Amino acid sequence: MKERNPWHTPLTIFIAVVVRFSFLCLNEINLFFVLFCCPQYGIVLDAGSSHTAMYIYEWPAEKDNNTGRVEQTHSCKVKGPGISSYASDPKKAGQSLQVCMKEAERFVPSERHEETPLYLGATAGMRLLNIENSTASDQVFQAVSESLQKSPFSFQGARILSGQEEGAFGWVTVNYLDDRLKQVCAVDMDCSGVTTGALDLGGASTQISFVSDAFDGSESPNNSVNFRLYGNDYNLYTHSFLCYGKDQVLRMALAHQTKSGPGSISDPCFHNGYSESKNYMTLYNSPCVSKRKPVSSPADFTHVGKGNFYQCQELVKSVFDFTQCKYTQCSFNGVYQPTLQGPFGAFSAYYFVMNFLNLTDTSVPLQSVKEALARYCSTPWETVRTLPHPGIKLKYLAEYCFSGTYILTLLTEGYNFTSETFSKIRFIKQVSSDAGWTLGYMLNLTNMIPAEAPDTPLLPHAGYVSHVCFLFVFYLFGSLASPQTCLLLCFHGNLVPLAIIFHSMT
Ligand SMILES: O=c1[nH]cnc2c1ncn2[C@@H]1O[C@H](COP(=O)(O)OP(=O)(O)O)[C@@H](O)[C@H]1O
Ligand SMILES: [Ca+2]
Repeated sequence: MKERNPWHTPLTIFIAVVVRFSFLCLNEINLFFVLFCCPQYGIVLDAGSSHTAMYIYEWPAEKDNNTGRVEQTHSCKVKGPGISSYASDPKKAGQSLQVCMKEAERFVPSERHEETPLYLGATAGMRLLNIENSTASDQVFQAVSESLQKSPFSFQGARILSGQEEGAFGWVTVNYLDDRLKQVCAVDMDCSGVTTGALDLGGASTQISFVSDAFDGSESPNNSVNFRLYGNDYNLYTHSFLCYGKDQVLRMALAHQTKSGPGSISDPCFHNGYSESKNYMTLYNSPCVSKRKPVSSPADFTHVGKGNFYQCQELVKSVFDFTQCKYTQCSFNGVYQPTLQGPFGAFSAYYFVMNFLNLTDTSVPLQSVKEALARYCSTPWETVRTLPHPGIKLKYLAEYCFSGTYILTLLTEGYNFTSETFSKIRFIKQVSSDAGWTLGYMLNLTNMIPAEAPDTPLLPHAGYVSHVCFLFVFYLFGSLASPQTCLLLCFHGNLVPLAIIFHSMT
């Protein structure tokens, strides 16, 4: 006769079942917390040529694959100019970040500070400073790094992004926000049609990035970036034009008008009645124009506006070189560009300017957009200046005619958008998070976008609740039925040590 197992008593079975339920509960509570509580954070500082902005991102702390949605929860604009403007006093560049960093300490829960990665990426302003004076650029980085190391976050370094990275991460952001990346693509199917191109206009550089059927990277490998995201391969065309941000193009346009060193210029890109004294040294103090400085000129010149869009357009065209192209086709300055494809999201200064001018509706024909801008440019400065524009700096106000003209000229003459393709552009500021390279940069550095599509989708809330209820009932009835079923259920769970306790019962 089989000897009775001494562990096989109602009390031990009861204890085992209770212990099993406790572990099950802990497991489920853990899953619950992972899904709905205790999010993770990441901080990115965008050190642009005109200013620095800090973005805080938040996402659910998910266990196995990083598929949780990343959202921007807070942003902070650093007071003062971009870090490249502190070349003569680098310490101040570090100090300038402190107010926003203190703000970050309040927005990220203190228990998460230590594990929150903090990145600083600098763009074209620092690229230009690095060309002009690499020692000064190093000193600025030293100062900002020292300042950020003092924060309680996990500082991961400050560096200059290449133009290619800036363009590519802007594209990742736009497509992540549009939810374009997770679309399932059959084997051998071309997924390029389903992504959105990215147009980023900064103060010192501008980027264009898109996926095109006509582009395989062979004609111009420098413009090619390959991604594998969620199981899809993307061959991205991207180019960054240094000096073609709107502030540097304004310098180039002024340099064009002042090349003979006159005491006064009559500028079609500024409103009639506008008149300001400007300094030659300040104007030519940038590698984008420094070589063109007139040999003899007075210290200052008077910048007078005459408000003529069509003449302004001609002036702006003079900053582009359309004479050389060694490829099958080019945008400008001899840079290869494949045929435009797909919808485009235009952000940063594209949005600020077109939004101010009330020209973000691209279903309006391009010709009408130009006519509206021509009317705006011919408005006298006195009228523009005195109209109520709450919170808009006078400097921006004076420049919107120029900036709008530059945007339309860059898009149509530079990138070859036609009346038809212009309607495929969306001017965007935000789609739950700000459009810009920062989100894409952080997604990449935290490995948040897997190369392969996740096997199982994240349980939605309703799915999670029904999962817990089902398991509870299943375990309860199963365990009551027999100790053997209870053992099986232990193996089904992930608690092997508990299964060992049951071993002696069988
Ligand atoms: O409210 C606004 N109106 C017009 N332009 C703006 C406004 N806010 C920012 N900008 C412009 O957007 C551009 C942002 O460029 P950023 O500082 O990112 O330079 P980068 O990307 O070339 O390094 C600058 O030209 C800045 O003047
Ligand atoms: Ca920028």
